[in-house]
Amino acid sequence: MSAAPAEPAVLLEAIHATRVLPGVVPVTLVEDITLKVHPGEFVAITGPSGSGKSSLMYLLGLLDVPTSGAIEIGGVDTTHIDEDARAAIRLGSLGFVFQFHFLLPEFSAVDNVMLPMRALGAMPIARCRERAEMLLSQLGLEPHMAKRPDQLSGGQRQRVAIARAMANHPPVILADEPTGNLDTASSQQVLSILRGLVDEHDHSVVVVTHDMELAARADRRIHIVDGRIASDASNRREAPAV
Ligand SMILES: Nc1ncnc2c1ncn2[C@@H]1O[C@H](COP(=O)(O)OP(=O)(O)OP(=O)(O)O)[C@@H](O)[C@H]1O
Repeated sequence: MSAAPAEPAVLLEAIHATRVLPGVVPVTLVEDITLKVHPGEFVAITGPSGSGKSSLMYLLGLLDVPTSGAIEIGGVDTTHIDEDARAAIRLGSLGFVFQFHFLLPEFSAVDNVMLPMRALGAMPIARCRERAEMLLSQLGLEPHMAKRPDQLSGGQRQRVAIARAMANHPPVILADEPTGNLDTASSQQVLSILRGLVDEHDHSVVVVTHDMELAARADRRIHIVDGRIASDASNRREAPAV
């Protein structure tokens, strides 16, 4: 007798997650969000402005905590743990790319990419530097490693931010409008790199975007309306049965 196929592993999961900002008039940012991100998935989160996409990203990235429901990373509930424990999970399991790169202005590209590795403290500094240089080279930034962010173009800065997100080889990389601030050519390049993170580098990627081309290149698209999931559908065409 053959066993039932195993459920694919889940890297990141929101379970009925709701976030309400308290106040005289409470504001519901997202409501009853349930989703799973599996290994090797590229998920796009789309929706109108103000629908709650960034709020959801903050919850998935453990930068905010749901008022009810839970966020699990690798099967571990992150909702009822202290901030230090959440920060440790963030550092080891998640990488972040934002619309505005948030690189440290006084640090070179290579020093910026080394930061998460040095914070994790798992490797000697020389190995951190070696890995940072390797990641920057892979992203076509070999000639720019010693430059500070203000000496780089927008697209180059975003590639440094992607290298930094990859630094600790987190299973999941979260990107919030990563092409929002870029010209078409740089957007295309960042889009291809994000796709490559999934296809060639073994990361799962969740990206908030208004960019329909980016959303179309994802494996799956989750559409948010008024803080709730309106649809969650695969972009992949199933192979026809033979
Ligand atoms: N600190 C806050 N106080 C009050 N309302 C807030 C706060 N933060 C977010 N909101 C509201 O919550 C809703 C969701 O915001 P969010 O930034 O998550 O939307 P979004 O889909 O990412 O928008 P955009 O595409 O414009 O970036 C919006 O209506 C926003 O005005």
